[in-house]
Amino acid sequence: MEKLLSIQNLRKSYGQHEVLKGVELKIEKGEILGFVGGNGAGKTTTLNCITGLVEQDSGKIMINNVPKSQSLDYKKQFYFIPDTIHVFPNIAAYDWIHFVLKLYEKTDDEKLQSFINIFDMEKSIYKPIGTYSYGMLHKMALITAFTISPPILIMDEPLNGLDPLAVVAFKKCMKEYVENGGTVFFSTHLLDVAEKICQSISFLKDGKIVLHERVENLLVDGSLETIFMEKQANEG
Ligand SMILES: Nc1ncnc2c1ncn2[C@@H]1O[C@H](COP(=O)(O)OP(=O)(O)OP(=O)(O)O)[C@@H](O)[C@H]1O
Repeated sequence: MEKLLSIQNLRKSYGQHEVLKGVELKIEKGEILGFVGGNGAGKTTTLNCITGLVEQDSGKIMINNVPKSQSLDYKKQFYFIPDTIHVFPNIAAYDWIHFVLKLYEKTDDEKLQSFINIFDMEKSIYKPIGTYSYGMLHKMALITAFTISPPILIMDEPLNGLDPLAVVAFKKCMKEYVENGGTVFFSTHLLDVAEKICQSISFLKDGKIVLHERVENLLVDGSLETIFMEKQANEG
């Protein structure tokens, strides 16, 4: 299988606190990979290193054969939805989305409108972002992401704050995106959801990946919840 994202020996410390101690990860093209681990394990730090919000101390990261050092080209390979979305509050969501689409050279109004409809945002898309709830901000980011349809979509706990209708829309859009050649990497604590929508799971503990396996192989030994509990308790 073709590797879409690869991470070699990723290390990151905050002061004396060594958070990432040599993370190794490969994501195949067309895969939905769930990133799990306890609170403070370093999932967000890993995603921030991949997406350039944080500079790693060492390690090599490539997306679609483009190294992170090739900044502009590299940034066009992914779209990142962080857990906390910071955008200028006075801009209308529609204008902000257009601005981002231009950066990615992906201005397709028809496609954009279809995702606005799918996420039920027709009435609020022209309102200032500062008036948005947490869930609405995430819907705006998902509309942007699926309209851009980059080689890989990276998300930090994307299901947080979504109402049940938005969760259904999210799953539908993600399925279509992957069927059309997209790849997804997202962190989550919702193991029952991960079990249903991910092809593979990576488990981060003590600064390293302690498990990377296809979901169908993991489920032979029980639910993801059981496996999570065992890994959290046993592995060093
Ligand atoms: N900017 C920072 N400065 C200092 N320490 C930080 C910083 N960001 C994160 N950390 C620490 O790094 C560790 C990993 O944090 P991170 O947010 O990456 O974990 P996580 O796996 O995403 O956690 P959660 O599941 O709770 O969201 C934690 O101990 C956290 O306190």
